[in-house]
Amino acid sequence: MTRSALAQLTLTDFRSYPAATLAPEGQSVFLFGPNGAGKTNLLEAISLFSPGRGLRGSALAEVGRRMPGEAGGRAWAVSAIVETDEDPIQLGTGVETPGAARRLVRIEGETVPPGRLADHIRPMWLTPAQDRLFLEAASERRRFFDRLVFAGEPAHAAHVAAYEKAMRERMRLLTDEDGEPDPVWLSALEARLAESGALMAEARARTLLALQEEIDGRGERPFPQARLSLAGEWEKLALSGVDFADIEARLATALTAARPRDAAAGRALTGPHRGDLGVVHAEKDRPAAECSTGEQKALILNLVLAQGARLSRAKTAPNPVLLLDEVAAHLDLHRRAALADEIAALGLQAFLTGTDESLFDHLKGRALGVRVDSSGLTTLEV
Ligand SMILES: Nc1ncnc2c1ncn2[C@@H]1O[C@H](COP(=O)(O)OP(=O)(O)OP(=O)(O)O)[C@@H](O)[C@H]1O
Repeated sequence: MTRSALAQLTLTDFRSYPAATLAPEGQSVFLFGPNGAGKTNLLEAISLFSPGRGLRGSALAEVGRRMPGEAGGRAWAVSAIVETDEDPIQLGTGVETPGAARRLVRIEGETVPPGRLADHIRPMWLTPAQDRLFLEAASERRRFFDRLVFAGEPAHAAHVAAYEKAMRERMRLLTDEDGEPDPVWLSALEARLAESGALMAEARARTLLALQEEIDGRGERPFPQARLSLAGEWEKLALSGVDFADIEARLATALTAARPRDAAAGRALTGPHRGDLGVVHAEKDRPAAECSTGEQKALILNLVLAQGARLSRAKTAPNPVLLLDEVAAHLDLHRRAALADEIAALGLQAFLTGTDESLFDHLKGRALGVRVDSSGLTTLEV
């Protein structure tokens, strides 16, 4: 494993913080304090050290600090020092002008593509927004699962982005009212879709098999065991061992055949953007959607922990950083203790939030406690 952990986090004009510094020095951290104090804002800041919109999925303009009555957010910055086996690395992200369309990412002061962050830090998160994951549309589960895939295989993010871009362009052509679309252009887009789509399906299938193996291999734990499946046609091909070139060719053929149907529907009806993640509570033999709220949360947590465990053993990847927003409150005492033990046993760096300090009793002595309230961040004496 490549050792990496967050040593320091600094926020400037980010959400509710004019300026704040948190210094975990590589340890796990539990953040507690009243509603609205700014605990999730800190987790969100860390989540922005991955490509995309972070754990709230917010637009850039929303995260810059805004006083009541101010229309737009200010320019903002988040910086971090990551400890590694060698020298510490300085990461930064933010916007230099209010209303900027893109956030800049810097590593050691040099502007780089956001994908490069995965060389140094891999945030994974679980938030209250995922409480309804099994009751919502497939797109939410796909997004959640894709983030687990990214954490292990950062190239997956680029494949998903390339796929979505080509899919939008193809639909624009197919629904263009000014005459017949150019078939050469359509074929070129479909070739791009087939390539990135087959790569996506394969990465999802690889991750699913690895997660299932991890979950099965760690049997006796107080988190409900899960049986995982992928419902999409293309992922199923990948799971059944069909090779990449074959999936790519079949997807290209299916897309070409689907042109009239897709044009009439106004959306693409086949492809890995239609896939879904299935989760069954193994002991109860019940789909997750039929489980209790606490059981559903524990099932999702088990998936995130399984991916965290895999990545913490990976030889070439940086360690994952787990962001667990209001997770402890959903767990009974037994599972809270187990979560604390698991984080410690896996050597994972986790950031947890909750309103009450007592939710984190099991982490005391093993993680840094930080009170978040109107006077700012106060680190508990050990
Ligand atoms: N752009 C912004 N500028 C200034 N303040 C903001 C901005 N965005 C959010 N806030 C403020 O941040 C606070 C929310 O912080 P956060 O969600 O981190 O709270 P929390 O401690 O996690 O609370 P809870 O326990 O309720 O989940 C709110 O008071 C909100 O008004």
